[in-house]
Amino acid sequence: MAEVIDGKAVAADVIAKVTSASGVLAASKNVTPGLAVIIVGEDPASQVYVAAKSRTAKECGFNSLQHTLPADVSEAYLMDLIEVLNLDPAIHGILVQLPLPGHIDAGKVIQAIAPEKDVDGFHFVNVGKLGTGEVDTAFVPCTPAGSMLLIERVHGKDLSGLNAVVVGRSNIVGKPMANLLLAANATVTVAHSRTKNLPELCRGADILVAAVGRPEMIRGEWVKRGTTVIDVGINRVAAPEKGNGKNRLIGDVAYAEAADHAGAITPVPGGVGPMTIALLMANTLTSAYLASSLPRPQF
Ligand SMILES: Nc1nc2c(c(=O)[nH]1)N[C@@H](CN(C=O)c1ccc(C(=O)N[C@@H](CCC(=O)O)C(=O)O)cc1)CN2
Repeated sequence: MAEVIDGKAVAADVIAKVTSASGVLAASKNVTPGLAVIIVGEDPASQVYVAAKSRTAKECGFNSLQHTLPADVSEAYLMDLIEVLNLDPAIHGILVQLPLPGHIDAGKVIQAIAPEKDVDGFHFVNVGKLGTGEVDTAFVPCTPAGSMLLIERVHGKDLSGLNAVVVGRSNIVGKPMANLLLAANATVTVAHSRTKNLPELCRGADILVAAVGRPEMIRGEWVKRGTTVIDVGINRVAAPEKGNGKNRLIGDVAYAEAADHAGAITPVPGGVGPMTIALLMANTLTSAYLASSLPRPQF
């Protein structure tokens, strides 16, 4: 049976380090990290995530400002707000919760954020740094950065000689994840919906990252004995056993089957999800350190 990788515990560890480093910044430079979170509309899952971000930011000793905008807000209004936040020296991190309503061009909005405040790591400057191996000077997207810390707990920092398969090629997870694994010397394959012989490909993985957004798509027999399985999927499905209208979260991996084969596996919930929030705090703190001419803290 696989070791269960406790994302909640590792996230708590990161948050404790961020809180302590935030105290050092306040004492030495009289600076409080400022995080601005923008949410557009009333998507229930986004509301849960944004509330968790604001709550955790406060726990870390940050100033947390939430901008809640109506679903029909204009793109121009959002762009103006980002410009104001870009110019505000008390704000070190700006985050626009995704997804955005269809009438807003998310790409354009993300590129309007100043790269040095882009704590989501989605701006072309940060994407380019990561893609060219400049990991130490980039803001790295929070979910893949958190997943790497979980992988590090199992394999250490150097993944030389290990085959990693990333299933999914999104800009938020799949592509940055592949770049991080490459930067750690893994041999990386990125698979997606058009990939042939996916089960066979997955069976070659020492590290298997599932980020497809399809509930339980990765089956137990796709997992080689001893593989480390990182499940990034968060899928809400009906749970009639819990009562009428209730639901539950499941990953992109069929957990019980995969746990029989894997060496280590992340659960859903309680695996990668909490790491996303923790790494957002780490990125915001890093931004505040850099703005105060201090070296990047390490996590
Ligand atoms: N601007 C961004 N938008 C979105 C991102 C992102 O990184 N930046 N990622 C996702 C959602 N997300 C953060 O925003 C996120 C998802 C899940 C969790 C989490 O802690 N999940 C828990 C379960 C929580 C629940 O009950 O729903 C877990 O897996 O244990 C945190 C953040 C899309 N948008």
